[in-house]
Amino acid sequence: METLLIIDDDVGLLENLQMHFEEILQDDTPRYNVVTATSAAMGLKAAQESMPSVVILDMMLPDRSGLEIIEEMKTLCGDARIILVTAHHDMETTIRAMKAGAFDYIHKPFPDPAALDLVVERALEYRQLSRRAASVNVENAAARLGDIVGTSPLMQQLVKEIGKVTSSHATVLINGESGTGKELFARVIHNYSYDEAKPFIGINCSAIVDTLLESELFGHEKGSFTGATSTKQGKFELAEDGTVFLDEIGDMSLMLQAKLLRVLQEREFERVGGVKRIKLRARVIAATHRTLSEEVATGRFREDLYQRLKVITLQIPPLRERREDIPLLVHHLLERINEKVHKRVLRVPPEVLEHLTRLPWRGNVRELENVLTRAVVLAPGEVLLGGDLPALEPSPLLPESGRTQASPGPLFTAPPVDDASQIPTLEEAERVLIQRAMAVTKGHKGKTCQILGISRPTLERKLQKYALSQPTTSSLGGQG
Ligand SMILES: Nc1ncnc2c1ncn2[C@@H]1O[C@H](COP(=O)(O)OP(=O)(O)OP(=O)(O)O)[C@@H](O)[C@H]1O
Repeated sequence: METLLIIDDDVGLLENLQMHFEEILQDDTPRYNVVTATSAAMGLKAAQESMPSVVILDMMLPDRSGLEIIEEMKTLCGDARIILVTAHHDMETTIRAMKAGAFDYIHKPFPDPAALDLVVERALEYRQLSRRAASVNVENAAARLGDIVGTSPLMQQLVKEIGKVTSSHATVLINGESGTGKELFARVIHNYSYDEAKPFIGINCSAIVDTLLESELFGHEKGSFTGATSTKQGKFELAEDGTVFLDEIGDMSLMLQAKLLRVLQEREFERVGGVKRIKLRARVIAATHRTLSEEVATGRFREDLYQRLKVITLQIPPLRERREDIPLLVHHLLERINEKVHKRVLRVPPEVLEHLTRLPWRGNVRELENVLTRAVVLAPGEVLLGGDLPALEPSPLLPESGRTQASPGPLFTAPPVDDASQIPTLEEAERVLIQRAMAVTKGHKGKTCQILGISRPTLERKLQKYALSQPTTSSLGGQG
C-alpha cells in the first residue's frame, strides 16, 4: 500500500484528509496508509521513518516554510512526489516551489475530493513511470522525462499527456514547429513505454526520394530493382517490437501514404519485390511541422491516414508561447554545450538572460541551442556575453516594423504622446493585427500563425474570441 505523508498545522484539516485517504476499500483495506505531521521538523522526521510515496506539504508551517524543506525532503525520501499546498494569491512562491522540485501544487481551500484524489493518483503514476524508467537500460539514455525542460503550464500539460500515452502502444502523432522537440518527445514516449530496452528506429520522410523511402521503410528482396544486390530489412522490421519514428510524415508522397495506411490497418506488410507477409510489431510515432488538416484540405495528405494518425495527438507549443521556460532551458542547454565543446561558460548576466527571453525564436529550442553554442564558443571566459546574440526585432506595432513584407502598412501610427485616447486597448490591437494577418495571407491560418508567431490552437481561440472566423473580404480563400 502506498504511504501518503500530509504536513499541515491545521489539525482539523489533517483529520479530515486522513479520513478521506484512509477510506476502506471493498477488499477491507484502506486506500492509503496516511501519516500526518503538524510542523516542518516533525514532517521531515516522519518522511525519514515512513518513506512516503507522496507528500502533501503545506507552504505555511509554524517552524519553517514548506518551500525551504522541499530540498531536504527530496534527499530524505528520494523519489517521493511532493504536492505543495499554497494560498491562492501566492503564485510567485508556487513557481519557485515547482522549480525547487515540487511535483504539483494545489490551492487552499482544497478542491473537491475527486480533484484532490486525481492529483495524488497522478503523482503516484509519475513516480511509477520514473521508477520503471530508472530500471530500464534504454538505447538513448538521454531521453528521459527530466530531459524535457520546462515548467510552463503548456509543458506541464504535455508531460502529463506522456503519462497517458505510454500506458498504451497506440499510434501517436506529434505536431509542432521545427525544433520544438518532437523527436525528443518521441524518444521519451518510447523509453517510458517499455520495461526493457527496445529498438527506436527513426527515419526522416522528407529527406529521401520516394522509391528509396519505400525500401527503407519496408525493406526489399534481392533483385527487386536495379541495385538491390541483397535482401534488406526495412525500418518496420528492424524496429521489432519497439518504435518506428516517422519524422516529417506530412512530406510523404500520396503513394507511400496509401501503403502506410494499409500497413497500419492490417498490421502486416511485404518487402519491396517480396510476397511473404511480415507482421508489424512496432509502434508507430509520427511527427510533422505541417498542419495535417490543411494538407488534407489541399489534397496533399490522405484524409483516412490522417484520421488514423490523429487519435492521439501531442501538440508541442513553439518556444515563444512559453517564454517563461527560456531561463531554465538556457541553463540546461549550457550544461550540455559546455560538455560538448569543453568549456565552462556558466554565468549568464540578467540582462543577457532577459534579451534571450525576448528573441522571436522561430527555430525554437534548436535555434536557442545553436545561438548558445555559438556564444559559448566565442565567450572568452566563464560569462556568456550578449554581444554575440541576435538583435531584438522591432515591435510589429511600430511603423518601422521589420515585417513590412507581410503587412501592407503600419497598423497603428504612434499617437502624439499627450493624446492617450488614441492608443488602442491591447485587445483592439490584437484584433486588428489578427484581422490584418488573415487578410494578408488570404485567410490561410497556417501562414497567419507564422506571421503572428502563435500556434494554431491559439489562433483558433482568438478568431473565436474576436468573432473573426468568417473571412473578412471576398478575396479570402479560407483554405487554412
Ligand atoms: N523541452 C525541451 N527541453 C530540453 N531540450 C529540448 C526541449 N525541446 C527541444 N529540445 C532540444 O532541442 C533540440 C531540437 O529538438 P528536436 O530535434 O527534438 O526537435 P524537432 O521538433 O524534432 O525538430 P525538427 O522538426 O527540426 O526535426 C534537441 O537538441 C532537443 O534535445
